[in-house]
Amino acid sequence: MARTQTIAQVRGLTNQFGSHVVHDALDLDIYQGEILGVVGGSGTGKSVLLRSIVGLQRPASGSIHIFGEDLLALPPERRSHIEKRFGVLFQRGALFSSLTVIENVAFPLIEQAGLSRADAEEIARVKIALAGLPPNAATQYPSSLSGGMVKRAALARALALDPDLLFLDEPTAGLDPIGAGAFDQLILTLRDALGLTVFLVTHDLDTLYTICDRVAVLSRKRVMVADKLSVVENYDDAWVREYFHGPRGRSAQQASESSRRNS
Ligand SMILES: Nc1ncnc2c1ncn2[C@@H]1O[C@H](COP(=O)(O)OP(=O)(O)OP(=O)(O)O)[C@@H](O)[C@H]1O
Repeated sequence: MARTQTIAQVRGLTNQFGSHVVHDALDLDIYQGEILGVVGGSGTGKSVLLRSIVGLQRPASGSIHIFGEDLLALPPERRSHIEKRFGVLFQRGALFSSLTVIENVAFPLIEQAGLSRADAEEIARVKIALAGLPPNAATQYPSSLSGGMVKRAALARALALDPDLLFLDEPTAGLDPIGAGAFDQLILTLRDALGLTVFLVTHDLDTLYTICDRVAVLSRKRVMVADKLSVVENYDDAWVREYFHGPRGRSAQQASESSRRNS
């Protein structure tokens, strides 16, 4: 995979809530076509970073360039034009509970793209299939779906507007290992088929080992290292050692090596 083209460039990003500084002059690049895993201890600001990039959290300072545009300097209508190229899957799915799956997926197509309900629902059916849901899931409400199906429905909605850049906040959290593995494979397949770039916040070591091209570690209010997993797992830092070389890290690594051998 060519890694040279940078699709997003975050520079000097500072986020704070009152006196609590979450990010202090953080830098990060996202490369075209990659799956970038973002990890770090709890509270290191992974979700806040995602929210800043997608425009839900206004940083105190810094710049965010995406597709060559300086997002924080753009007038709102230009910015929302760029944001239409983002798909976002939030941590808990964030579907509207009073709408069926197809209504949820059609929602951005009607509200943001201005499509008629009939056209929006036709496209929504394609996205529902892309996300690996059976057609009969379309008319169900989120409350009647399993955790894995809710994630897939939320993914279908994130794909509604044909995004170039997909943001996923802990997509496999709460899924059993088989469901999580299947979801990881779905992300990989979609990235390859649709040419997406993926920014993925996760705690899931299996996800890092099976689908991420690079891993960024947040620590001490910055991106401490962002590189291939083989480089990051050997980075000299106490959290990195504990995370990657503790029992869970070792078993994820072994599982990934054995699946590579068997494939
Ligand atoms: N809207 C907010 N108001 C005040 N503080 C906030 C807000 N959003 C996040 N924070 C704080 O910012 C810090 C970073 O939060 P964030 O959710 O980004 O962490 P995280 O790395 O994603 O954590 P986790 O892995 O536990 O999900 C936390 O201390 C959190 O309490």
